Amino acid sequence: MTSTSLNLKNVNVYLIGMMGAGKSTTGQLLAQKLGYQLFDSDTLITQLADTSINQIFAEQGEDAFRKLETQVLSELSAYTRLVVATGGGIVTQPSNWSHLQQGLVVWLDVPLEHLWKRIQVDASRPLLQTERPYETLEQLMQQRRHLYAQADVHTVIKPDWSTEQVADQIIEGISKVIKVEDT
Ligand SMILES: Nc1ncnc2c1ncn2[C@@H]1O[C@H](COP(=O)(O)OP(=O)(O)O)[C@@H](O)[C@H]1O
Ligand SMILES: O=C(O)C1=C[C@@H](OP(=O)(O)O)[C@@H](O)[C@H](O)C1
Repeated sequence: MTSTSLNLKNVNVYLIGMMGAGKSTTGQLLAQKLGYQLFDSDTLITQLADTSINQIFAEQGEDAFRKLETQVLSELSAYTRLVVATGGGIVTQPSNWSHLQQGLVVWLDVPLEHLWKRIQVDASRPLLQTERPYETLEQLMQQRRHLYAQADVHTVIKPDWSTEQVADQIIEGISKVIKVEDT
């Protein structure tokens, strides 16, 4: 399926969801399928700050990170035809929603156990540097679920789905929302 058959009207697609949900990985393929460009907000933040996400959290704290995240999102929202793989916490800042809602927001909803398996492969995420990282992940998910639920499209991801299947499910979800808007 291409952008012409989807008639996305050039709006940006914002992928939201917990860390490890596959926003960056799926975003790449989704962008290709839509004929869009992919941007990863974490990558842009590291370029802007000229240091790693972990260093920003360690040296400047989470608040400073959130300000950079909002700045990057605000700059991206001036463009069109982007898939934006956001950071898991972007939904926590109410002011970010004014940018997100200019586009289509897609929630990649991955069950906790499955998220945990993926995250353990790369244990570097700063918010999980706690004594009980699984419990921290669970708490973050509980705190954020109602925020992710504000998305236009909710894609519940089965553990055995390939990136291709996830991207196709997102496109199917978007096509339903667009049809509803057109009627
Ligand atoms: N559909 C998938 N099937 C299996 N592994 C996946 C899938 N999507 C992402 N992953 C893996 O999960 C991890 C987290 O993915 P990533 O795209 O970095 O998540 P996010 O950007 O949401 O934090 C990576 O190791 C990635 O290879
Ligand atoms: O959930 C969060 O608050 C965060 C998620 C991370 O992005 P990913 O969702 O891409 O891992 C990154 O922005 C930072 O570590 C904070």
